[in-house]
Amino acid sequence: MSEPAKTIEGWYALHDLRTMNWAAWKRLDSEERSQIIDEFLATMDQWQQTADQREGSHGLFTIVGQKADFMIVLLRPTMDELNELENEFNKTRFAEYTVPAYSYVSVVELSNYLAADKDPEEDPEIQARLKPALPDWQYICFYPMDKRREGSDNWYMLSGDNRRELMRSHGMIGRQYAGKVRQIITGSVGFDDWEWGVTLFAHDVLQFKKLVYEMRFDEVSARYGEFGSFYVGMRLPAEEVAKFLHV
Ligand code: VOV
Repeated sequence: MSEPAKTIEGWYALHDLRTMNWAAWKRLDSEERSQIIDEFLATMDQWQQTADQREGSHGLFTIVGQKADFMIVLLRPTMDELNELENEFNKTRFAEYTVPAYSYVSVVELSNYLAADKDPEEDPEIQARLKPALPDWQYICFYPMDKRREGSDNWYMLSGDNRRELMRSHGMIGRQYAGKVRQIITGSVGFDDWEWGVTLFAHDVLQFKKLVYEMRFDEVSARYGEFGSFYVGMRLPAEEVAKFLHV
């Protein structure tokens, strides 16, 4: 058996993708719509209070294309809190006008492929990566992925040294995108249908394509990467929610 990589985990993540039922939303009178918007903004305000206390992070994004209209990303120290927030949101009147499109449950994960022998509990940089404040960069890209387990292309049968070498090359490509693309890798083995969630942030949406394309030529992705659906979109700050929902 090859030695499993050691992982350390941080905050739990829920990616909640919804489609708007615009027809039903339009049937409301404008006063009712604005009450519902205020109620949703109050919910976002609570999320913000948690973020201000560094006890979680969240983001709201509009999604381009027909897969969804918006995505809520929530990070919390426990999965229980995520479930509570999800249930709370589902009970709001706003949620009645949304249709679930996709969701993803995972936990922020760092592996020891490239790690020095730092104590993760003591290292502020590692702590910040395990409990990340979502960057307020304009664009987001989210997709789930697996490492292949097929015939001779089985990631999980490779030796630790072999995997470490491949991950080094992966990290080198990623590093060239410093300042352009930020990544949050969340592990989801045992939690959801794929093994990882990949959440990327950029100032320029084109950098997602550049990075993901470049990685396709790198062995970790070329030989071992399998990918789910891609969701791309942009930040929807609280100040712009009313405009987004204006009909
Ligand atoms: C934005 C750039 C970027 C950078 C700098 C970067 C670096 C790194 C490092 C240093 C490490 C290993 C240590 C750790 O931190 O865990 C990883 C780990 C990982 N990555 Fe990565 N990755 C990036 C970006 C990046 C992308 C765009 C993807 C998607 C792949 C693609 O083809 O679409 C990805 C995937 C992953 C995964 C699934 C893992 C976990 C693999 C495992 O088997 O455990 N990643 N990654």
